[in-house]
Amino acid sequence: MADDHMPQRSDRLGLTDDELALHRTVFASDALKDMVIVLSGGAGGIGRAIAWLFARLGAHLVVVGRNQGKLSALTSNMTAKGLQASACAADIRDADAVARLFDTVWQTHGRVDGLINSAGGQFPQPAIDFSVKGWNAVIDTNLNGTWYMMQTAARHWRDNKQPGNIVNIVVVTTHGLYGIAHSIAARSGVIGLSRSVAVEWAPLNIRVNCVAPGAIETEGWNVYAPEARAAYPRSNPMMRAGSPWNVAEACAYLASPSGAFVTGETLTVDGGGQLWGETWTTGKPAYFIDKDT
Ligand SMILES: CCCCCCCCC/C=C/C(=O)SCCNC(=O)CCNC(=O)[C@H](O)C(C)(C)COP(=O)(O)OP(=O)(O)OC[C@H]1O[C@@H](n2cnc3c(N)ncnc32)[C@H](O)[C@@H]1OP(=O)(O)O
Ligand SMILES: NC(=O)C1=CN([C@@H]2O[C@H](COP(=O)(O)OP(=O)(O)OC[C@H]3O[C@@H](n4cnc5c(N)ncnc54)[C@H](OP(=O)(O)O)[C@@H]3O)[C@@H](O)[C@H]2O)C=CC1
Repeated sequence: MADDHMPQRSDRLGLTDDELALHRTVFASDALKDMVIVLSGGAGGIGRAIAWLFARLGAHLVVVGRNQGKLSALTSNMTAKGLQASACAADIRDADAVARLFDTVWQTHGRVDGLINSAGGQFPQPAIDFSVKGWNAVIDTNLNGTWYMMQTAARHWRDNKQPGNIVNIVVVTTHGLYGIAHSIAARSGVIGLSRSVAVEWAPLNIRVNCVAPGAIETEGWNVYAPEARAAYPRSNPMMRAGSPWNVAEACAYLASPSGAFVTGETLTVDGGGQLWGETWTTGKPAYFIDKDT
């Protein structure tokens, strides 16, 4: 089977629910049977791919985001296909709302087996121009919000003597992504946190990993200028954007028994972008443009 390719379209970004309902997968249809998975950012471009894949593998998906309408539209489409999904609106930056979210899920299902943190984002701006409010908005969303979700999930697993599994979606922090330094700082924090608690929480039978996507075409790209977006597919040696499905299957690998001996790891899904290529979300400064080539 050839690698999948994103259909070339100019009118929209990412994959539709109809496409996600049918997308081929290498995973067995019962790989996540009866697992209850909490998925933040579940109605986003990458989140929806994770939601569909995981539900098609037998899990019940609890999708989380701030916009109830987007969540309900997704879960209606999923349940119409016979899949198990429910929606819970919450702002991950609100620690009390996160606590209520997990209380509700445990009361409803009596268990949670996995947490995928896909909620996140940033705006492109040269770091020298960040306002205090802008900096805090990105750190609060991507570092603090992710941490509230991780810690709350872990406390329930500890208190219920249940094993657990966390996958945090981050960005590539090591090379090649510029104009979003606030997000690189926040995601580096999440990667460090994950490595640290992977050890602290191993005695609780909780695994903690990250997935670092490269350029993955989703509607999240709409916050970037058209010229920046046009360059993203050329930011890696494969010279194309990845699909949300590539990220979803990486998450399935880590969240299912296939990842049973993997913890504290960051799995990079970027077409080799961390080795070759660069992404300037704010446009490449003239200083770096070699006029002789
Ligand atoms: C090798 C690897 C290859 C890798 C190649 C990868 C390429 C792609 C890179 C990554 C892609 C993705 O992640 S795409 C998917 C992610 N999705 C997104 O990023 C979209 C979501 N973004 C957001 O929602 C926002 O940016 C975020 C700040 C995070 C949260 O929003 P909030 O609603 O809390 O915040 P807002 O109220 O909008 O804004 C709060 C303040 O933030 C500042 N602010 C917000 N937007 C701003 C803007 N455009 N320019 C300046 N400042 C801004 C202002 O100070 C705002 O205050 P006021 O002045 O008072 O308003
Ligand atoms: N697409 C790409 O190229 C890349 C993406 N990533 C990262 O992957 C993750 C998913 O990206 P993608 O799906 O493309 O982005 P989207 O913007 O499509 O989805 C992000 C989702 O996060 C939710 N969200 C944002 N803030 C909050 C909050 N405070 N509380 C709860 N939910 C929130 C949003 O839902 P709502 O608005 O309803 O709250 C939205 O559905 C993000 O962390 C992103 O930065 C990393 C590298 C590359």
